[in-house]
Amino acid sequence: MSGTPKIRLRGLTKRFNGKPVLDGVDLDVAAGEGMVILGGSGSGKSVTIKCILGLIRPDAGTVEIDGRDVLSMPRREREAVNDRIGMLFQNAALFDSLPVWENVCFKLLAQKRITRSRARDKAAEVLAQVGLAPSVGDLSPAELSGGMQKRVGLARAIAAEPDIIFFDEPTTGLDPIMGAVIDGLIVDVVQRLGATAVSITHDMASARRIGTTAAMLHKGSIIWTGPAASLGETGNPMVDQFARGEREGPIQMELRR
Ligand SMILES: Nc1ncnc2c1ncn2[C@@H]1O[C@H](COP(=O)(O)OP(=O)(O)OP(=O)(O)O)[C@@H](O)[C@H]1O
Repeated sequence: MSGTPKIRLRGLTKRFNGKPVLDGVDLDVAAGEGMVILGGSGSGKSVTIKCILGLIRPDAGTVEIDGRDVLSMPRREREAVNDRIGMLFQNAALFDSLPVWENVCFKLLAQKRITRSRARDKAAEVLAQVGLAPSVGDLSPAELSGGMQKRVGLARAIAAEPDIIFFDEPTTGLDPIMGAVIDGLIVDVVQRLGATAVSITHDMASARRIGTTAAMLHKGSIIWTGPAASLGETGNPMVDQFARGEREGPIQMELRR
């Protein structure tokens, strides 16, 4: 990797109740890369992302964003870093009490970076980027289908034009066609912003579509990184078993022990 990575994790360690979840995670994400983190349920994918976002403090290790150690930063500086980060949550996590347009511009409004009337226009602009009509802005999230909620969640993730975006299982709960549509939108918006994307997914078709690079988390560390397009044919028996969803293989054998 040439130049400073956008995100650099070194020796990230986290235990919960004495049980190691992260046990020395090393990972570099280059600027503009689409990194997909794979791993079994409970392998620590969300904990890794939460450590990067500052929602969980690791027991040891470093998190650098643009070459700066974000764990030792004063709170204000850390908040400024987080202002450059967008997040699409698994269940879209929209506020039902607010119309769609306020959801989309929630962060900009909360930080008083935009007036309410400008926010309505901004929301319409961003909704258009995810294929939604301006009239959707006046609906309540409860009135939307799952696919539309994901689009609104995506619009909210990009409204502040972040340079890093996290996607937590973006296609979970969607039919395969809608999943492909959301993936296509993700690729479009990430490219338009020139952003760095980090995604968690169990959906291998989605991983190949939205990822340029994939990393597999297993037993607390990254055991493989490589091109997302090679998933299933990486030559690493654990990664290939996982990507192909095969019952038999080295991972199953470890679980039986
Ligand atoms: N705040 C917490 N307190 C205690 N244990 C936690 C906490 N957060 C996560 N864990 C534990 O850490 C482990 C990893 O959780 P994590 O949510 O990162 O898994 P994951 O890889 O994202 O799984 P999934 O694919 O099922 O979402 C789990 O055993 C979980 O119970």
